[in-house]
Amino acid sequence: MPAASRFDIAAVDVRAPDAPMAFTRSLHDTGFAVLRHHPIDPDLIARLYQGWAAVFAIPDIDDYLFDPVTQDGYFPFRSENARDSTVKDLKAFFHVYPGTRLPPALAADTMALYQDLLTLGALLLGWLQDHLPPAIRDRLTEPLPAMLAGSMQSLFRVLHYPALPADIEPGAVRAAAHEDINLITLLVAGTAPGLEACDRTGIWHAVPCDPGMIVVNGGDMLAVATDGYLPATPHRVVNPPAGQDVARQSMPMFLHPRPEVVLAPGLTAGAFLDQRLREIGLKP
Ligand SMILES: O=C(O)CCC(=O)C(=O)O
Ligand SMILES: [Fe+2]
Repeated sequence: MPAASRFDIAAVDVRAPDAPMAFTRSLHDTGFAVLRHHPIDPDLIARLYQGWAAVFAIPDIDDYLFDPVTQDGYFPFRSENARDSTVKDLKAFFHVYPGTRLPPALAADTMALYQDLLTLGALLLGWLQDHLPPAIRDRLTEPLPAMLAGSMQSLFRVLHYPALPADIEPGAVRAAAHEDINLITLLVAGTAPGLEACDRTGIWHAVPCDPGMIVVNGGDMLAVATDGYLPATPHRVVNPPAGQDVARQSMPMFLHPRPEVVLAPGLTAGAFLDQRLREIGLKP
């Protein structure tokens, strides 16, 4: 098969000796990898999915309406569009940063998962750092894990895709095709299928979504910093097929550098982020 049409998202056993190499190769080849045997407590994930489903179902969630300056809190259904889309996505979400006001019953577990994903993410950035070709590594203004150290910008997003409403606009989907903005994203596997990634020839592939797994993908900041060696692959969440229309939950953690980190000559992470937030309709 020609190399251009191969798209094998590796399932990486985090405990295997070759995990760092296999992870880096998969991120280079596809922009994605899927982690098995990761260290995050499955009971913590199950409790959070259950607890957040209940929160999204009550009108009181409006008390947590997002703050346009700090960008944290609850973003109601149809708040965000993909960069090239005028139609809003069919999703609601809650943005969590350190210090975000949270529903009290969920605060401790949510921040525990935030921290666990941050720790795992720093390990994964270290794997990438160690396995980059030297010419790419030499371009970095600081090592990838150091870009994250002390950053308060990493964003934990609790996503809730309700069962589809009857009145959806033509072309509206759960999440339109987009690339993530950040370094890497750790996505706690969704509660239902739907996530797809696009290969370099434009063909979409379902991303394996076993409930025990964590999906990792590279974002635009990583692509810029590595001159495209670690690409930001477009992905989307498609609507459920007729007859299987259930709500879907997922929990991505977007790992962001400190704002002053220089991604490429003349381009800081802070300036890059501001520009992208305007494009997706989250910042005026
Ligand atoms: O819900 C998912 O599985 C993916 C969500 C996503 O790509 C995002 O929020 O950036
Ligand atoms: Fe995404």
